[in-house]
This record gives sequence, C-alpha cells and structure tokens, in this order.
Amino acid sequence: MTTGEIAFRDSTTRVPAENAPELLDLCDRLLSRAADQSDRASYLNQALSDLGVEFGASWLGIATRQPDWDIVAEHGRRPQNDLPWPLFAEALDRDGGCWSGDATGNPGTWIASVVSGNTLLALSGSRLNRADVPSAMTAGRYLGHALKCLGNLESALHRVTQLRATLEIARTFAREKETQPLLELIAHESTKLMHCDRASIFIWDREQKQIVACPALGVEGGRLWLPDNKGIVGEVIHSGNAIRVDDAYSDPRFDQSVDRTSGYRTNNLLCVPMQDSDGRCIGAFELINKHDGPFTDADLEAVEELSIQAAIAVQNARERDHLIRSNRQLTEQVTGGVMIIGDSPAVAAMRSTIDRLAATDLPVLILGESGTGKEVAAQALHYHGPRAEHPFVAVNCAALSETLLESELFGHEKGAFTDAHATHVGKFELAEGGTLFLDEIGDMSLNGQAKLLRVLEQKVITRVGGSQAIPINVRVIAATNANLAEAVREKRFRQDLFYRLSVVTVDIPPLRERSEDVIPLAMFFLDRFCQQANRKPLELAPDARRRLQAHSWPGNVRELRNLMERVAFLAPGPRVEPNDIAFILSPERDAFDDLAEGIGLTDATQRFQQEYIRRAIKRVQGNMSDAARLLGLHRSNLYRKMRQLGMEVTEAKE
Ligand SMILES: Nc1ncnc2c1ncn2[C@@H]1O[C@H](COP(=O)(O)OP(=O)(O)OP(=O)(O)O)[C@@H](O)[C@H]1O
Repeated sequence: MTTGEIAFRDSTTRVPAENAPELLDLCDRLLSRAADQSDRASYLNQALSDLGVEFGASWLGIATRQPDWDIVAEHGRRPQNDLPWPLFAEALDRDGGCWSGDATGNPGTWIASVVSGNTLLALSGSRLNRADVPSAMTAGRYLGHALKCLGNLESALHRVTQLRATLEIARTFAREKETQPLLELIAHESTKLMHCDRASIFIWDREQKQIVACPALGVEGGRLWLPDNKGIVGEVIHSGNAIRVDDAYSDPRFDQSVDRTSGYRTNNLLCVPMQDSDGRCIGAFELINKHDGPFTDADLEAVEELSIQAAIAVQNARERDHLIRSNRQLTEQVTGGVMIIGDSPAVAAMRSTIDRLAATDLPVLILGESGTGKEVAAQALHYHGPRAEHPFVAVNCAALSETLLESELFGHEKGAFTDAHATHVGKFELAEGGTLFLDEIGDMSLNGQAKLLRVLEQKVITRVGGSQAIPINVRVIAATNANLAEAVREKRFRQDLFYRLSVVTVDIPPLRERSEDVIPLAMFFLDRFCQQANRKPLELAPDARRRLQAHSWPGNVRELRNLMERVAFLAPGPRVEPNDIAFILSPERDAFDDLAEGIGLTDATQRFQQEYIRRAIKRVQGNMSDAARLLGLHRSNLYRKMRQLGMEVTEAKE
C-alpha cells in the first residue's frame, strides 16, 4: 500500500460519536428508499445521490469484480484520470474500506467501501475525509442490505411474471384439443417464454421402449423415434429428475446423433420429466439453446411448472384422441353391422328409400308390426348418414309412464320432484348431434305428445324443474306398430304431431308377406350365431328351408332371429334338418304335412286355408279384428272367406 492510503477492516472501524445521528438518518433513508422502489437501477440512482450529498462527494459509483471490473451504477462527474482499481481491489480483499489521500488524513480523493461480496461503493471528491471512512463503510453495508432486499424482490417479481405467463400459456394449451397441434403449440409458446431456440416434447412409449420426439424440428415429418435408454431424455424419463446442461458437447450423456440427423447444433439445454395426473412419467420436455447464456435455476422452476401444465394437456388430448378413435371404430363396426337383409321387392325399395333419406334430416315415421325391423331401419338411417359419429338413442315410449317419459326425454334438475336426487340428462341431450328413435310413438300420452311437438318446433328443451332453454340438434325418427292415422281419427294422437313426424313414411311389411326374405335372413342369422357359437357355418337342408318358408312368422324377423340363434347352438349335425326346427316351430305346423298326401290341389288349398285361418284366430285369442289384421284381410272379408270355406263363424269372438 502506498503512503496516503489507509485500509480499514470492519472490526476496527468506529464511527465518531458526533457523526452517529446523521449516519443513522442516512442509513434509515437508504433502507426506506428501497421499500419505495421496485427496481435496482432507480434505487441506486436515488441512493447514490443521497450519499453524494451526505459525504460531499463529486462522483459515486458501484463497482463489481467478476473477475473484471465493471461500474454498474454511478452518480456525478467521473474523475478524468483512471479509477483506482488497486484501491478498490484492496477494499474488496480486506472486506472493508480504503481511503486514499494525503498521509495526514486531510481531505483526499477516494474512499472505497465494500457493499457485499464482490461489490463496492466508491466515492471521489476533494472534500472526502479519512474520518468519513467508517461512516462510508456503514452506509455501504446498509446499501448492500437494501440491494439484497431489492434483488429478492426483483426475482420474486420475475417469478410472478413468469408464473403468470405460464398460466396464460397453460390456458392456451387447454384450448387445443388435438394432440399434434397441441404439441406444436407447447413447443412454440415455450420457446417464446424461455427465450430459447427450440423445444421438443418426448412421448414415452413404454411398451416399444422408445421415445417419440414431437415436434422434432428440422426432421422430416416432424417426428423422431429414439430408444428410451439413450441420451439425456432417456436419463430424465428413467430417473424422473430434471437435467440442465450448459455445454452439451462436453457432456457425455448428450446423444450427438440427434444433432447429426437434424443438422442442428445444441449448445445448452434443459430437460424435465412430464408426469400424468397419477404421477407416472409420460415423457420429457426439453428446451434447447437459450439465447442469453445457459439456463438458470429460475428457468428450471418455470419449465417444471410449464411441464406440469403441458403434461395435463397432452394427457387430455391423448385420451380424447383415443376416445374419438374408439368411437370411430365402434361406429364402423355398428355401421357394418346394420344391414338390411332381404331379397323381396319391399326390402329392396326400403333400402333405396333409406339410402336417399339417410343424408337428410327429414323426420321419418316407420310403420310395421312388432319385430319387422323398424329399429334396424332407423339405425340404417342414422349410421349411413352424416350423424353416424354421434349417438343413436332409442326410447320405447310404451314402456314409460307419462311422468317418467317427460323426465326421460327432457331430463330433470336435482330436486325437481321427490325422487330427483341428482340432475338427470334426458335422451334429447344424450342424442345431441345424432338421432333420437322414438319407438311405439302411438303409445305416448296426449300430454307427452304436446310437449314433444313443442320441442320439435322450437328445437330447444327445458329439463323438468329447470328454467334454462337448452338448444338441441337431434334428428327424430319415430316408429309404431299401431295404425296412427286411425289413432288421429279417433283423437288419440295429435294430428299436428302426426304430420310433423310423418314427413316421410317407411312401411315395413310383415315377414309372412315377403317370403323371399325368409331364407336370406335365416342364413344371415345362422352365420352370425354359428360364429358366436364357435362352430362352422351350418347349411339349411332343403326340407328345413321349405318348412321355414311355410311358417307364418307371427313374431316376424325377431322370431326368425331367435329361432336361428337356438338352432346355431343346438343343432347336432353340420346341416339344419327339419327335425332341428320342428320342436321349435309350432307343433301345429306338422298338421299341414298330412294335407299334401292323396288329395287334390283344390281340396288341399281349401284345407290349408281353413287350418291357417283357425290358427290365426287362435293366436290372437279369438279377436276377429286382430285375426283379420294378421291375415292381411279386412274383418268383413275374413267372415266372408270363412263362410266360403264352410267354417263355423260363430266360434269367433270380437
Ligand atoms: N331386414 C333385416 N335385416 C337384418 N336384421 C333384421 C331385419 N329386420 C329385422 N332384423 C332383426 O330382427 C330383430 C327385430 O328387429 P327390430 O327390433 O328392428 O324390430 P322392430 O320392428 O323395431 O320391433 P318392435 O316393434 O318390437 O320394437 C332385430 O334383432 C333385428 O336385428
């Protein structure tokens, strides 16, 4: 140390008693100003100005050594000659203060006093007294405390800003529903937030023991498949710990082959694991090449936060993708399964009508006896049209009481009635975007009909006990086995609703009127059930075919289907013989066999007709109107026919 320079250590400094009040006042100001400021630059400006006045210094600066010297803030006119760096170094090395002036301690030019660590406060001016050093040192220390507080505040504020930005980004993640665009969005937003070059998401395919990088920028197709045990990502997913690399090429864990593939040079990176809501690692999130130096601890914290949000969004999007895929598969299966089998002209016409109607939203009324295939026709309309990927919901109106029907169709709010313990979503809402099939519409009460009509006209529903109008987009297909036109005449069915539902009518004849369909349907069901029974497809023996065709099928296609189901499971041989179905079909059928032997065709026809009518009457328990319907005749024609055939008409009841 040269003459005229004095170094002080903290332990040896004493502030002269007479300076104490001003010093206290100054330190108080240094601290309280810190509370008013939120950034270090403005604070230092203010603090250096206060110190300048207090010490009568013409220049003040804050110098740091890391290891080169830098002046991070200054106030006043900087002296012409070079700054006394050795004096500054001395002050830092001693962790105290230094004064430079004349040997007697008269006013000199410099005081350097440590603020903290590698930072010091430097004062210059002709009025600086050696006796000022202890006060400058105390003020320097206070300045240090204040700067530390401001530093903490600044990093807390920075963290808040970063968290806010993370939340903002997470909100955009939640809006993106599909996986691939979501991954690209995450990468794009993260690079912006973290001021880096690239970001990649690595999805871990545990079964295949590989990780899929997406988006892998610079790689054709944007995707890259890598083994799951290599490189930094491999280590992160297996250990569940984040890795920060400041110089990639000097880190042995870094897999340079990825750079070789993409032609990109990785300098620094930050890689964090991605965990799903159950804490299972689903992949990793990597950021590459930060623009201003390597990634920091604060970056790590922010990326970990971002990765949690990204993982949730990725998981949701993947589950959604999965649901959509399986829905599509199911729809394809159902669409393939909805086949209208039959060779009769009636079925061929129905198929072409359905093909034409499927693409429209026209209301369709399907008419036909029970089991003729009304629901199959409704499904074909739905699954062959644009609503196929939305739900097909069927409601049997006959099975529901008036009160139940309303809540079933429109839903109810919790507490709407005594048993309404929870909110119930109605069938209209469940069928949103798709089709609602109202089976047995003829059995709906007049009150229910009025409500249904209103919904069809206004296209909104209100849940029972609710007040909110919920818009609906549902195609309605209705069906009935009753004579709706007659019900309208008898005022049991609203005419306006009838017209609204029956814009187009599809009439399905009973199976007995389309005997060409019996064998194709029987074969279709037989094949399907043989598959289920795990046996080779069964043949139908010619006699068995004849017997099936001769049957009157009062239960229509449903009866045939059920019969074939039992046969597929029970027939002992590779062919269905008449005996295999004899015990299932009505035993009365066998009586027809006798007719064939030894009598003329006219007699046989007459006896056949007598027998046939007798059975029809028996089947409907003697109700002549029903029997006439079953036989496809008007009731008066049935009586006439019976008389012609010499049958006892009195046996019939109404
Ligand atoms: N043309 C057809 N092709 C294939 N299967 C059919 C056909 N018609 C009916 N079925 C089958 O017959 C059974 C009964 O058909 P469906 O339920 O559609 O009749 P429905 O007229 O709606 O009866 P209900 O009035 O009693 O509800 C179902 O198993 C259906 O798959």
